[in-house]
Amino acid sequence: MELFNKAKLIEESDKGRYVEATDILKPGDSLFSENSFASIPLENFLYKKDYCFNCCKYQISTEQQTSEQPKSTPGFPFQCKYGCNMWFCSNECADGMVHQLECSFISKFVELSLKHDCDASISLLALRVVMKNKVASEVFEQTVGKLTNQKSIFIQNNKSFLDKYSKLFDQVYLIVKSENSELSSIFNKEEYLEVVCSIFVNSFAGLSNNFNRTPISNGYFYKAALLNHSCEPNTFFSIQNSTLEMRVVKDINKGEQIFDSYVDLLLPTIERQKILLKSKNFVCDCSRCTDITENSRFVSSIHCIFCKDETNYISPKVKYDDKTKILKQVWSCSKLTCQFNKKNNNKNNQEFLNILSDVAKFYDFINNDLLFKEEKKEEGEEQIQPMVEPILNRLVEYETNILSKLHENHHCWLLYHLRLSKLFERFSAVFNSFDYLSQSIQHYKEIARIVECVIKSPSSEIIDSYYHLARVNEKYLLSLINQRNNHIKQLEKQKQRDTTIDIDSLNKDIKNLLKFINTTYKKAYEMALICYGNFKPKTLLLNALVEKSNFSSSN
Ligand SMILES: C[S@@+](CC[C@H](N)C(=O)[O-])C[C@H]1O[C@@H](n2cnc3c(N)ncnc32)[C@H](O)[C@@H]1O
Repeated sequence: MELFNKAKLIEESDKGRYVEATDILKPGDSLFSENSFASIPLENFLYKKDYCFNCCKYQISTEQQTSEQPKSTPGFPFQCKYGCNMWFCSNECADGMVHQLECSFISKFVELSLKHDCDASISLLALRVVMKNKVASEVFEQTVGKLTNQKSIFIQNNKSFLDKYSKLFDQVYLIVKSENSELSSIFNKEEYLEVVCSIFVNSFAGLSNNFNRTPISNGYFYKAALLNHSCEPNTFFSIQNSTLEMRVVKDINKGEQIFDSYVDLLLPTIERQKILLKSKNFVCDCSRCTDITENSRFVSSIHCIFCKDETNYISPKVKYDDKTKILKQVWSCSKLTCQFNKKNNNKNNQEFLNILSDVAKFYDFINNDLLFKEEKKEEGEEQIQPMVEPILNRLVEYETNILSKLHENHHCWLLYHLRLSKLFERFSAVFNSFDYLSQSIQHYKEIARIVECVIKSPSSEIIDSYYHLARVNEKYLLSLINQRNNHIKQLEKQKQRDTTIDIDSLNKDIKNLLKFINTTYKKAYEMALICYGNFKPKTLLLNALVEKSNFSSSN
């Protein structure tokens, strides 16, 4: 039987395996849908009552999907009766043969993963794959067993990663052997480590269905793992529970290679390359990675320090040194005749080096500053009040001293807008402030602009950024309506009928805003139709929001 509809798997001695279209494919076409060989919730969700430990289904109400503050849910009713304390969505998931085999190892793998700095969800997924291979060896051999595991390359390039899992296995094995010698003969270290490597190279993260894009599960899929990566992908995958669907997002001609993306496409080239090299063992040479402006994205570009012209940027080309196994950046100005390109400025120009060091400091600030940490979410006015002024002052400082020197699409700008959109939204709720809400909207607008510039084809990032932009504008709309209603009440009290101009202009603002909300939800919905198809929760929800805002704007 054919593996794919309208595509075929090709194997060449120099290029390895890849998938090619056998027909014309259009955005929105579903390439395939498949169940995972095995899936597991990510570390943070392992013992949670509302995440099924077997199929990764999670309980989330429609209410929660629209709200940014998840409410508590009752959780799944089935807890493991064999001893591991994990939660399951059904009896079928709780009582499966594979779980019975893995159950007594689970707590040991979790505890020792922590000790050996291993990812508990990878170590448990490997355990599950090994156990499933015992009960479904034929399926294993015909599918995921055929995937590349690249263990020898990991030994060569990233041995410390393999050593951690090797030590973890040794310790679990010793404990198990002392408790029950028969169990220890079920699997061996070689087999376990090969599966760990294969999971590293081939597994796919599933994201939550709400608009926070939280990674929640890790799945091991066969067909999807046959696709190569590009930072200009022509497909998009989404995972619901343990099912993955691969959909076309760009026109694909017959004979063209089909690519998905293994990394966060909002990251600059050097960051994407580092991840691909470390976890997938290759250097990406797609058109985005090899062009210094990243095909006009400018995610790493800084204003040229020599050119008078504001439109010239210094951008990096990422190069891989085969001998040292290190990725480095070589910078040049987009204007060929610029002085920056003539001298040895990459190493010696202090102004340029200071900008690079400021950018590094900014990343550090954004990633580590307590002001942005999630724990601060619950605080009320008294706690936030003293924080507002210093936060704003610091941000103005960063904006003038660092960010103003970078292209408006620079990754630092994106992080800046992401943090500030949420921060101002929180301030606006705590202080009931119109001004903070409108500042928050400006940052959400910039996020949507950058995300659309950087990921040029339909993607969950664009869908979600439009959704958030429309959502905060809905909040603003409510405030405007309240303002108008209060105005009307006051006017009626004072019986002043001649000052209706104010109300007219408010009504006009309300109408325009409604139109904007409607078109923004519509854009998100149209992209969701391509990425998720008709019947996925996100598409259905966006459709409902479009209809609601359409109805309101026509009234
Ligand atoms: C999920 S597999 C993809 C299928 C793989 N080509 C195979 O033969 O099984 C991932 C591996 O494929 C190779 N690969 C994927 N995309 C690549 C690309 N753009 N350039 C070079 N190698 C790539 C890398 O070796 C990577 O570790």
